[in-house]
Amino acid sequence: MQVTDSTPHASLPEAEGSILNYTVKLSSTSDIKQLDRIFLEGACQLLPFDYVLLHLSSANGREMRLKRCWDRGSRSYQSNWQQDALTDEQRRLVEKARLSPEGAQATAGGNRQIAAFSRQNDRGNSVSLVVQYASSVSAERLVAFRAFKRIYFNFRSFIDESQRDPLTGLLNRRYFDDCIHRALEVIGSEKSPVVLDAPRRSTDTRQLRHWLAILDIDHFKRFNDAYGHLYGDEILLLFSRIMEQTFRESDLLFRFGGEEFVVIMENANPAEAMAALERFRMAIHAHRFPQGERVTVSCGAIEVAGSLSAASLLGKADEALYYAKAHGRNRTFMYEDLVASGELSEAIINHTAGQVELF
Ligand SMILES: Nc1nc2c(ncn2[C@@H]2O[C@H](COP(=O)(O)OP(=O)(O)OP(=O)(O)O)[C@@H](O)[C@H]2O)c(=O)[nH]1
Repeated sequence: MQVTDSTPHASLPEAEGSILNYTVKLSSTSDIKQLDRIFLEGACQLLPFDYVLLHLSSANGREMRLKRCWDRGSRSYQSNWQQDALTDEQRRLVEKARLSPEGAQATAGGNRQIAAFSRQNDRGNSVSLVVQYASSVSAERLVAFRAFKRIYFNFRSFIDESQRDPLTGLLNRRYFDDCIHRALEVIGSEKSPVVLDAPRRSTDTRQLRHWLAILDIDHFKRFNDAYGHLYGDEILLLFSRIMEQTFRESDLLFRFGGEEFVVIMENANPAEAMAALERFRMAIHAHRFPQGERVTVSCGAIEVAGSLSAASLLGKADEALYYAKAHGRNRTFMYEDLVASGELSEAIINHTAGQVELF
C-alpha cells in the first residue's frame, strides 16, 4: 500500500482533548457497532493512521473487519465493513498479539510501523486491532493511543457481556428489546432498507426485507427428564452453534431463555426467508446429538413491518409457532401464510400455554 505523510492531524494537546470527548462518547453508547465506529474515529484524531482495522473473529471461525482508512483522493477517512481476509502479515501480527497484552509490532515498507492488539473473551471470540502509521509518530501519541485503546477494549467487553446469554453466547433477550425497537424505527422511517447496520455481503445489493422468527426446541423437557439438566444445557449449546453455522453473518441470533430462540434476518422475499428457516430446521433434524438423540425444532415467523409494534410482531410469530406445535412439530410456518389461508385469524393473539412473554 502506497502511503503519504499528508494526513492532517491535530497537535497532541488538541488530539488528547478530542480523545477525552471520544471517551465520553464511548461511555454513552450501548450499541457495540456504534462503539466500534466511535473508537475508530477517535483513534484517527489521535494518530495520523494510514488505516485502523478492527478484526472480529468468533470461535466458530466467522470473521469480519471494519476498516477506517485514509483516502488520499478525498483527503478524508473512509469506513466500511468488509468480509475479505486479513493479509498474511496482518494475520501473523494478530496471532502474535493474542499472546501478549502489550500487542505486537512490525516494521513495514515506506518507513511505516504496523501494530496489532487483541482481546479474547472466554467463549473464544476475539476483537483485534491492526494499525499502520509513520515511524516518525511521537512516543507520547502512541502512549495516548494505547490508553484510549484500553478504554475501548474495556467498554467493548463490558457491553458485549451484557448483551449475551451466558450459556450459549448468543444475544440475550434484553438486547433483543433494543434491537427490535431500533429496527422498527428505521423501517418505520423508511430511510434505509438496512435495519441494524449489520455487516453485509458486499455482493448483495438487493433491497432486503426483514423477518423475525421464533425457534422452539420440540419436547425439550424430555431431554432434561431423561438425561438431566446438564445434558439439556449441552443440547442448547449445540443448537446455538448450529444456528451460528446455518444463518448468515448479518442475521441476529438471540436466546430468549429456556429452549426458545429468536432470529432477525435479512432476506429479499418471503420464499428466501422460508428457505433459510427450513434449512436450519433440517440441519437440526439431521444432526446427531450426544447419546444419538434426534432433536427437532418448530418455527413461527413474520415479516418485520414498521407498522407493527415489537409486542405484536412477537405475538404473531408466536401464533405461527404454536400452530406448528399443534400441527405435528418439526415444522415452519409464516404468520402471513396462515392468515392468507384462513388457518389463523388476524386479530386473535391468545395463547394459554408456553406463551412467549410479551413486552
Ligand atoms: N437444561 C436446561 N433446561 C431448561 C433451561 N431453561 C428451561 N429449561 C427446561 O425446558 C423445558 C421446557 O419445557 P416445555 O415448556 O414444557 O416445552 P417442551 O418440553 O419443549 O415442549 P414443546 O415446546 O411443547 O415441544 C422445561 O423442562 C424447563 O425446565 C435451561 O437453561 N437449561
